Amino acid sequence: MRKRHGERLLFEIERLDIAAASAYVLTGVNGAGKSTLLRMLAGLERCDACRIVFEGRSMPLHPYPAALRRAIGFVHQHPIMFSTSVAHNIAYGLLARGERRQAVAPAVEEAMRWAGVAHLRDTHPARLSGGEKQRVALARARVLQPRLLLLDEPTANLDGPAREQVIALIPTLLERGGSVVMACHDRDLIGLPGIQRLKLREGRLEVR
Ligand SMILES: Nc1ncnc2c1ncn2[C@@H]1O[C@H](COP(=O)(O)OP(=O)(O)OP(=O)(O)O)[C@@H](O)[C@H]1O
Repeated sequence: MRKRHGERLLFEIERLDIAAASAYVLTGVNGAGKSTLLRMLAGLERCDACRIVFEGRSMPLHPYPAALRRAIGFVHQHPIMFSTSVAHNIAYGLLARGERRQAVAPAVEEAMRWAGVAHLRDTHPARLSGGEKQRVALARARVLQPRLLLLDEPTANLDGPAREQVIALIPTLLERGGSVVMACHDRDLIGLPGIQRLKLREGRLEVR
């Protein structure tokens, strides 16, 4: 994967292996390209030279393959929500995918319970705290059962119990066999047991 901004080479990564049911943290100084790398994997930013092998099939990252759109989820640092309710925001992706309403309702219930936001089901997203919003965003991504979930600084701007609640959810994201890659600076996330470390440094990816 290579990314340039004009003359500036942001990074050139020869190889990155992401295994099933595995968690990774992606660290690096401000501006190293962590968000850019996640956004490229999610198809939100164009890659200059990228190939991906997904379930044994080699494919380009641009144009972004439909198989990856279904398999990869992305949670923004500042999640944007529809001005409806928490429950509708979580249901939306499943409904857009054409899932039957009878199947969507229990999946949304389960996701809300998992994230500890069931009591907020009818709340307008504008009324959520930062921590609640991040947990709703995680539930909204998890309900789609992605093979790979990309999290961009999931605890940025959170502190106290709100931050701890989000950190506690992260290991449970792996329970269904999917994988997680998180860009972060949070030492408690970086120190989670079993997590593998990736570091962007001077345009190269170090696997630790
Ligand atoms: N459109 C653009 N044109 C030029 N440079 C850009 C553009 N978009 C991003 N950059 C630069 O690319 C670099 C990587 O940004 P990115 O947000 O990926 O870094 P990061 O490692 O996630 O940083 P942080 O830890 O601060 O979130 C930054 O120096 C940024 O200014």
